[in-house]
Amino acid sequence: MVWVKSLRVQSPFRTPSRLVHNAVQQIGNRPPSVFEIRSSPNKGLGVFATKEIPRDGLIMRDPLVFRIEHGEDPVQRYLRFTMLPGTTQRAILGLAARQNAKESLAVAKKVRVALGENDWDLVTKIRHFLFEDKKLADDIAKVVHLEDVITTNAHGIYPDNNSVGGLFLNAARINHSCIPNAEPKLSTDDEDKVLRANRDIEAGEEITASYIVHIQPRKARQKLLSLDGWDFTCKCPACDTSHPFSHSHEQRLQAFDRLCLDSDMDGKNVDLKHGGAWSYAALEQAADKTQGRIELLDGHHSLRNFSRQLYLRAFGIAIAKYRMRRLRSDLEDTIKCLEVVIESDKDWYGENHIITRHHKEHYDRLQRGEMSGV
Ligand SMILES: C[S@@+](CC[C@H](N)C(=O)[O-])C[C@H]1O[C@@H](n2cnc3c(N)ncnc32)[C@H](O)[C@@H]1O
Repeated sequence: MVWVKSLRVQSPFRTPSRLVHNAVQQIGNRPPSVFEIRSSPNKGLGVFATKEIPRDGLIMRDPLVFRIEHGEDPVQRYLRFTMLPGTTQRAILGLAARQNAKESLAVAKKVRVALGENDWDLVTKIRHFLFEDKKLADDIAKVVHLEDVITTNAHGIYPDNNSVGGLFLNAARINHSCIPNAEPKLSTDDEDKVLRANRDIEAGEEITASYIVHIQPRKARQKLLSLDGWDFTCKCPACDTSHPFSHSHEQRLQAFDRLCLDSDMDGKNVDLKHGGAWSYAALEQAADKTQGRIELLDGHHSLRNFSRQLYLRAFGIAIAKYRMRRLRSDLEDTIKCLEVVIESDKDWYGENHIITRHHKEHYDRLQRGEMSGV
């Protein structure tokens, strides 16, 4: 048993009682009130709305059941997994697993090295303690299965930078769409996965989220979904070229891409605060292009969230313009952009986060007509 203790020291649960509590809560929960999990054509299981959910409405608050640590090898991870309650282990192993034989084989090789070739002592201990001395091949298959489940289902944890991600039993059933109707809320004080609607959702509709940065044309998205470990062909309306919606959405994303390539400010390290080497006319042009990009994103519910960075950019450009000419209209633009940025700060980080507070201070100073420190 000594080795188990030392393994715990190497890779402890940060809050074991909470994780166990979460898992028990999850398993013993009443049926969720706004969604159900059922079959989704061509995609295995999926999550469906059982009643209307308004835009911004809460879809789920799903507890973390297993944390994925940085730098942990698959065997260590499996050992930690076996310390979860049996019901949670079974629920996790029942999640969808990757079908990519090549990748599974690569993991199996890694596991074999960890189990067999480097440390015979560890093999013996694992076989006796965890696997009741079954064949090594069985042991490897179990570890590989867990890795496959993790690759297919893990979600990011915000704002935790120490973990790679985590498993959430309900959120794991959410299928991908390049035009998702749900988004994770990032500013949670705890580790629950909180999802909410980014548009009104009707009863019976499938709830989808995006597994990738979907603000790119179809070809680029499909490459990510097929090669980036996801290994599936996306069947969402934006990817299905026979769907009437697919063409207009593709045009929007291509127009966005073109404006990015066109934008004079991109890729150059411009000190916007002081206008850098930019003339007022060049700043005006950059402001127009940024505005064009914002309009393209704000025009679709699934892209709106990406416009935050552009509002920040527009804010920087407006300030640079104001510094040059002190025009009231530029100051008004600055204030308008900052209002949007602060609203999204609250969403992303929360009301009291240092970034939200920092932007609010700027805002108050600008309202008072003070430019120092802005
Ligand atoms: C996190 S799981 C989602 C839940 C899964 N459908 C299930 O049955 O548990 C991810 C897997 O679902 C399938 N999937 C998700 N979104 C899809 C999509 N847009 N098109 C096709 N398959 C999809 C893929 O097999 C993918 O590896």
